Amino acid sequence: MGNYLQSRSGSLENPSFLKHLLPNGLKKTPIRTILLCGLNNSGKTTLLCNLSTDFIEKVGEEVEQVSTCPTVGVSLVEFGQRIGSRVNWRVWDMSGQGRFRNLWSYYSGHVQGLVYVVDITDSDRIAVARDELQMLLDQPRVKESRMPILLFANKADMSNMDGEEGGRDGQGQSKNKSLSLDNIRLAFGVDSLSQHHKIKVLSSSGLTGTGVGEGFGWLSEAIRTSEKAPRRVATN
Ligand SMILES: Nc1nc2c(ncn2[C@@H]2O[C@H](COP(=O)(O)OP(=O)(O)OP(=O)(O)O)[C@@H](O)[C@H]2O)c(=O)[nH]1
Ligand SMILES: [Mg+2]
Repeated sequence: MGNYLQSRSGSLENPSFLKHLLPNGLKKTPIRTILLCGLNNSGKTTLLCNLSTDFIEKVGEEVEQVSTCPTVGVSLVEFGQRIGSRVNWRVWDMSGQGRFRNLWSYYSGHVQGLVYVVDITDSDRIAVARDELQMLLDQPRVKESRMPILLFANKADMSNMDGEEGGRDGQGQSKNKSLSLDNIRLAFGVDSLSQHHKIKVLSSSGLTGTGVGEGFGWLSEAIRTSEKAPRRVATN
């Protein structure tokens, strides 16, 4: 019997195979608490509304369009999602309006990861978007924990990469001003940020679902691995 167990598990002291025998209900589902930030109208709430397993499996297909209102202050959204392994998400969906942005820093002290949404058609405000992110990254807790960052280059469905002209989003912005992924990487200094944070830049669309599942899958794993890594001791 011992030999049988050892050959299956490698070691009786570490019977890792047992977890496969436990009913699902006995496994603890990890909770990921994250902050969802970005300028107003970047598409944060739309991304969140569409973030369900069903939706993600339908990437690329025609999906029902959600309509959102500008977020006032902050809204907490919780949902369970299956991305490889089951994860429960607890998301602070922040308002991107100027008068509420000071809330971002406060909430950043209570989360494990950051999703920052940038509207690729909003090139006029790209410097503002970068400065606001930088302010967040200067927060002690964000710095000390080297918080993982998922940066969505959002509204990819409006990209002019395919050379199409025209097309307007809910706010009437035209397609032909959209920024490429390389533009976004440069504007945010992603190479430099990656020295301190795990950071991923992904094209996304809250309307078609592009990139959303992949992004949250990456973030879940990045949080898991950064929590396993040895912590820096705060020195204040
Ligand atoms: N084309 C296109 N439009 C989008 C996309 N995501 C959001 N929108 C539109 O952009 C507008 C703003 O979307 P919201 O999700 O409310 O933006 P938000 O970032 O939550 O805004 P605040 O709550 O004010 O910070 C709406 O008209 C959406 O329909 C997208 O991926 N593609
Ligand atoms: Mg919103």
